[in-house]
Order: sequence, then structure tokens, then C-alpha cells
Amino acid sequence: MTAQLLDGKATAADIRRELAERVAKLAVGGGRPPGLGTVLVGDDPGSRAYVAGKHRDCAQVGIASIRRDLPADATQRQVEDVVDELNADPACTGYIVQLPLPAHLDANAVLARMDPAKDADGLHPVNLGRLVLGTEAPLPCTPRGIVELLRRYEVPIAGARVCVVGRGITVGRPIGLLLTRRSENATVTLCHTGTKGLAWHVREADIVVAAAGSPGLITKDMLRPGAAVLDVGITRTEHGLVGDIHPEAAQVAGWIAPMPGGVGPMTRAMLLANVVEAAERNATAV
Ligand SMILES: Nc1nc(=O)c2c([nH]1)NC[C@@H]1CN(c3ccc(C(=O)N[C@@H](CCC(=O)O)C(=O)O)cc3)C=[N+]21
Repeated sequence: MTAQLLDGKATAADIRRELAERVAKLAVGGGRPPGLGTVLVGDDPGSRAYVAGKHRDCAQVGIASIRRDLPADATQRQVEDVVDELNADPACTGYIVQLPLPAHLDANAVLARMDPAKDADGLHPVNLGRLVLGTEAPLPCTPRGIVELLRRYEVPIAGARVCVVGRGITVGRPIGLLLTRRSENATVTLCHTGTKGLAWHVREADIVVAAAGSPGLITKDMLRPGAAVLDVGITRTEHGLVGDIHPEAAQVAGWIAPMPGGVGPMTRAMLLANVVEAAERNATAV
């Protein structure tokens, strides 16, 4: 038996087509067209590639894009000035600050300075607070992409036992909050570097979300046969990109979202969805 593919690449393409229609409707309504800003500091090749991908996605869906690149030695003040500028720019309806920022910068202070209404990543402290409260907010893109992918392939979520591996702010921490809402109703175990008996926790799970950034961490012997397994890890090695899920896991899993082609493209599609939704909220708010 081999696992069914959770095809993030194809699903993200479907979502982009749906969003392009919604953007066209916004234009008919005479509202302001959505515009996504990106703030990139430094010249990490991975970060550059992601940001370039986001601008290509925008062009495809009809979202304008605004790009602000700063040198690796930019000061806190220079980055915050760009944040202030995008907060004030009416053409920028949503934006992201590409993470990680260089170590000399205070990323939390930068995120907190954003206008929460323009936070396309859902990572502003006010929006993370809303996620805890369960009130309306832009949702973090990767967790939202994972839920959307599971829904479209009809992987049962309600009542499922989910094991999340990794407690990062962009994936591990928020996905537990999302999946335990009443509308999803999963039971979530959050594992991390302090977890004792990781294999035992993973083996209990109907759904495994691997977001640790540890190549090949999840092996086939750890999995419950038939489990849905989503690879969110990306490590750059001399052999190319390597995920957190060992390739042999596909022999045991029921569903697999691979890296590449799984959660990554969904993350990008959800960023676009957050921008379009913010623009729709603006259109009805006037
Ligand atoms: N403020 C902020 N928001 C983010 O959402 C954010 C971030 N910072 N910093 C970095 C991580 C990483 N991330 C990815 C998005 C798409 C792919 C993606 O599309 N991956 C392709 C392959 C990519 C490749 O070939 O390099 C795939 O999995 O098929 C990967 C990684 C968003 N992040």
C-alpha cells in the first residue's frame, strides 16, 4: 500500500483560480484593489526565493505587489520606518515581514509595530491573541493551509488525534490553537525538543504535522498505519531540500503531504487568501 498524495501544488492552483475570481469582483465593486507588500532584510537565498514566489503568485491572481528590500545590516530604525510607510500606504492592503530577520534585529518589535489590519501572516500579537480568543482575524498561513488541504481531501479532522512536532511561532504553536477550535474539534499533542518518547506520541496520531526542521525525523516505524502525514520541515543540504518526514513513511501512511509539493504551496495560497479577505472586509466596511 502506498499513501494517497495530499497534492498541495494542485490544490493551491485551484485556490488561486478561486481567488482571482474574487479579486475581479472586488474591482467591479469599485473598491480599492488588494496590494501585498513584502519586507525582506538581507540576502538569504531561501528568503529571496520565497519572496519572489509570493510576487509571482500575486501577479497571477491580480493582486498588486509592493516590494521593500533592505540590506543585511539594516538598523531596527530602518526596518521600522518601512513598516510605518506600509502602514500608511493606502495601496498596501496587507503585508508580511519575511522571517527570520537577521539576529541583530528585534523581530517581535517589528511585528508589533505593524498595523494588525494589514497583517497578512496573522503573526501580529493582536492577531495571535484573537486566535487564542477565537475571534475574527487573519490566520497564520501555514496552519490555515494545512487545515484547508485536509478539508479538501476529506481527511477526518473532528475527533482526530493530531501530533504536531515543533513549537515554532509560524506553525507548531498556532496550529494547535486552530485545530482545537470547536469548528475543527481535533485533539492535539504538541511535541518539541523536550518531549520524552516522541515515537510513542507520533504512533498514537491519526494526523502527524512535522514542523521541527529536523531532516528525516519521522520514520515509518513511528507511524500508525493509515495516518495522514504532513511534511512542513525544510532543511537545505548539499543534496537539496530535505523534509522532516523520511521518504519510507509513504509505505505506511494513508495520506502524505510531501515536501516539496505539499504544505509549502498551500502556505503561499493562504497568504493570498488573507490579502483578498482583508480587501473584501474593507470593501464592505465603507
Ligand atoms: N513572515 C513569514 N511568513 C511566512 O510564511 C514565512 C516566513 N516569514 N519565512 C519563511 C517561511 C517558509 N515559508 C515557505 C513558504 C512556501 C514554501 C514553498 O512553496 N515550498 C515549495 C518548494 C520551495 C523550494 O523549492 O524552495 C514546496 O514545498 O513545494 C516554502 C516555505 C514561508 N515562510
